[in-house]
Amino acid sequence: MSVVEPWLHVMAAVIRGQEGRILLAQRPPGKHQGGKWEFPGGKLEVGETPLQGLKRELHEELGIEVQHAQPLIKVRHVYPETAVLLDVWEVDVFTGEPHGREGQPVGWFETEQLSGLEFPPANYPIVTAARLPEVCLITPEPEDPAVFLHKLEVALQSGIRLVQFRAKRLLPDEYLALARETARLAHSFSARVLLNSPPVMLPEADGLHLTSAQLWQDHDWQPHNGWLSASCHSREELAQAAEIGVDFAFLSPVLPTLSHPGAAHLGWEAFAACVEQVNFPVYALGGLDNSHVVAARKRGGQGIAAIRSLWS
Ligand SMILES: Nc1nc2c([nH]c(=O)n2[C@@H]2O[C@H](COP(=O)(O)OP(=O)(O)OP(=O)(O)O)[C@@H](O)[C@H]2O)c(=O)[nH]1
Ligand SMILES: [Mg+2]
Repeated sequence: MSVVEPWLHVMAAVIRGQEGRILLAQRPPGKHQGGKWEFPGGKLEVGETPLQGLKRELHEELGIEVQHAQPLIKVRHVYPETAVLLDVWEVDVFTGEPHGREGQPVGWFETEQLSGLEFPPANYPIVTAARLPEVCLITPEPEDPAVFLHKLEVALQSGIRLVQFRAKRLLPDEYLALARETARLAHSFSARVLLNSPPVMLPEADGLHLTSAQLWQDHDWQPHNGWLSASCHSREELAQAAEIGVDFAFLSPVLPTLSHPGAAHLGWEAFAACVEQVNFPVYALGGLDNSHVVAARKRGGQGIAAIRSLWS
C-alpha cells in the first residue's frame, strides 16, 4: 500500500437490521462518487473519537441513534481527488427509523444482493467483510467420512457459516468426494465452504484457500468461482497475499496452540499491526475460541478461525 498523507478519515457503517439485512444509501449525484451505493457515514471531525464521529454522521444522515457498534474493517484507497481511510464499523443495535435526512434514497439489502450493486471502488473489501461471518471453522483431518460429516453437521447446527475444508492426508479422489459432501451439507445451512489446496477446484465450492507456500508459487490462483483466501504467518506473507489479490486471509498463530505448545506466537499487538497494513479482512487463528471474537474485532480482525475449539 502506498503511503499518501494525510488520509481523509471517513467513518462508515454496515448497519444490520432484521435477518441480517444491511442498510445502504445512494450518494447524491453531484458529490464524489455520486449515484453509487454507499455505507452511510462521513468525515471524522477534529476532536471526535471514531465512535463519536460515527454516531454523529448516522444521526445527521439517517436520524438514528447508535446503541451498539464495533469495528469491522479499515480500508485505505487513493482516488485521483483524495486519499481516504474508510473506518467501517458494524452497527447492530440502534433506535429510530432510518430515513434519508438529506433526501438520499436508502434501502435494506440482503448480503447476497451486495455484489450486484455499484459501489465506489474503495468498497470491495467492505462488501467482503459484510458477507463474511465472525467465525470460521477449519476442519480437522478427517478419519471416517461418516463421523466427519456428523460432526460437521453439529458445528453447522451450532451456527457455523464458513468452513475451510482442510484434509492433507486424503488421496485426491477421496478429498474431492468428501469436499463435495461438505459443500452439500454446508449449503443446506446457508454456510459457505473454502477448499484448502484441493487437487482441482470444484464448481460447488465457495472459495479456494491457499497455503502460505502456495502464495509464493508462480501461478494464477484466481478461482473462476468464489473467493480466494490464504494462510499467512507474517507481514511478508500478508503483503504477498495482497499482491496476488486475495479476498481475505488467516493470520496465525495469534496465541500459543495445543498442537505447537512451545512455538513462537504473534500476540494481539502484532496481530493488530499486521492487519493494519492490508485492506482485506483477516481472521485471527491459533489457540482461539468463540470467546476471542471481540478481542479480534478490537484489533481490526474479521473474527476468529479455529479447528479444535469449534469441533466436538
Ligand atoms: N460514507 C461513505 N463514504 C465513502 C464510501 N466509499 C467511499 O469511497 N467513500 C468516500 O469517502 C469520502 C467521504 O464521504 P462523505 O461524502 O460521506 O462525507 P460527508 O458525509 O462528511 O459529506 P460532506 O462532504 O457533505 O460533509 C468521499 O470521498 C466518498 O466518496 C462509503 O461506502 N461510505
Ligand atoms: Mg456522508
